[in-house]
Amino acid sequence: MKILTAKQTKELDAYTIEQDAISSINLMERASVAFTNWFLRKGFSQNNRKRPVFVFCGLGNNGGDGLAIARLLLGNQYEVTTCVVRYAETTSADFDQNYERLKKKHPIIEATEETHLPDIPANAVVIDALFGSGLNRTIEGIAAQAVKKMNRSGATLIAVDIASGLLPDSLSSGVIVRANYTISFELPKLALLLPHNDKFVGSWEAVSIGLNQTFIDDAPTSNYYVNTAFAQKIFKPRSKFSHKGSFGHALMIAGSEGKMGAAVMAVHGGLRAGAGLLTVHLPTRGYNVLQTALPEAMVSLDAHAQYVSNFPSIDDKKYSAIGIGPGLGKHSNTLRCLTKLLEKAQQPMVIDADAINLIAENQDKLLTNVPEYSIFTPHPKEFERLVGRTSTDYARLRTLKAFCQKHRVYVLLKGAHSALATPKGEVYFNSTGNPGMATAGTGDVLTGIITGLLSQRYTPFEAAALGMYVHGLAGDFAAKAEGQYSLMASDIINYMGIAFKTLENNANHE
Ligand SMILES: NC(=O)C1=CN([C@@H]2O[C@H](COP(=O)(O)OP(=O)(O)OC[C@H]3O[C@@H](n4cnc5c(N)ncnc54)[C@H](OP(=O)(O)O)[C@@H]3O)[C@@H](O)[C@H]2O)[C@@H](O)CC1
Ligand SMILES: [K+]
Repeated sequence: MKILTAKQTKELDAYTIEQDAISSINLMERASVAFTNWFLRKGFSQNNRKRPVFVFCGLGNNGGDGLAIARLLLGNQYEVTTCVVRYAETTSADFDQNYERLKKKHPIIEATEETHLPDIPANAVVIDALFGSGLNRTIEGIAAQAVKKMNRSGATLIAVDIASGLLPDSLSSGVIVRANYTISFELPKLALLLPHNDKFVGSWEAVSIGLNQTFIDDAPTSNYYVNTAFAQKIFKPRSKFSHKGSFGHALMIAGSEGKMGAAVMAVHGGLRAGAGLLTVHLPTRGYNVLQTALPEAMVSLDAHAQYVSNFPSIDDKKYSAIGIGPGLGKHSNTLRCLTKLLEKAQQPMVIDADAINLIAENQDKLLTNVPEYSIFTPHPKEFERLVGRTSTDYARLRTLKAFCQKHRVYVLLKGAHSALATPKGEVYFNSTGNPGMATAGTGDVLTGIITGLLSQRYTPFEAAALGMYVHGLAGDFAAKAEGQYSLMASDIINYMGIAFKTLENNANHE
């Protein structure tokens, strides 16, 4: 799914009106119906009674949506209070039409100063329709006072299209509605996916309003959202004529004294992702634990007991994928080993954890030898070690894209919406996953999954994107069954089968 800019969305809006024989006011009605349907599905009742609804409207089309939504909710027997916040003189044409339609059946509060703003009880549901994608500067005056009043109310806040004050695709400042829910029209907006905006976005959904698909397909963008349909396209169901040789042979180099569990997690992830064969290379002291935990894996033992100091021959292209990093440690001999491996390796590798840290600490020597199209899987701290500190989410995105373009690698930056950047400078945001997954070992599992997929001849992009999606989906299934609180990395592994099965089932239906 594409993520478009506010400017492109405006063009898309106009194109749809022109090409699809729909008037602007009817498109606004479609958007308002889509929002209201979502609202009605949620219900928002308390003790079997509908909660009071307060709608705050601006003067443009976002405000117009608010007025239409107020009318639709009145029709559904909600008790609605509507307030138009008069921060300027001019109004949009579709705002005017919806204003007239609502005014016929319902009093509208006009707020030009703070005392006009209605008091909001804490059990209310507030619909924020002050500003949408047309916001282009900091909110001030009466509109700012309305935002502050909404934020102070303790009520449930729902943003129409986007929280007022939040710019759709650049850094925001000033007062911003702290929405509990955001209902974005048609496509997600970049701002919804960035960690620092979490408190303004809440949980969000994109609802379709039937905007022109041809325009969307042709629109240039470098930002994408990896949803189910996207993962589905990448996923390759197995043929009945396949055998274990068809799914490649992965090599995982991992583990050090005290961190052998990370190797176990990574190997387990790789096997569950369907690697035909998987050899783990680890220090001798990890042998018993690995073979006891995972008899399905083959083991290549290091020359050293406590850390990795060498690696098996990769000359004959025996391994269809190589992953390195989980629990690796940073011993000087491990560094020497990694240096040699990078010199020798001819194929894209999956590089995680201490392998990233070692590369970050020795960039001049190591970075140029990383094979093209390799996949780094850092968490934000590891990424910072690699590229330095950035002050905002937008600056971090720019740095992420530039790093991938410069070094011709993929970077999967882990987080709430993990971001996979490509050598072309594109970013793919993940749709799956939950806060319960921010716990020990989940990253090792992800590295294993991606290595396992890479070994089966998925391209590096496909392996990283599908791996990221499936990892999050398995985590979501685990959280649904067991809750987020005590979720562990091994729960993710346990639900990987179900996660793949959902992709498989859907693929069979197509
Ligand atoms: N996309 C679609 O297909 C559909 C979109 N729809 C809806 O339309 C919404 C976009 O509407 P919109 O373009 O009228 O802009 P909106 O956000 O209402 O702002 C109004 C005006 O306020 C101004 N302004 C800006 N910042 C300001 C500030 N800080 N303080 C004061 N004024 C400020 C600025 O005008 P300016 O003053 O710059 O001339 C701006 O034009 C969109 O979010 C969605 O809800 C659906 O109805 C149908 C399908
Ligand atoms: K809004």
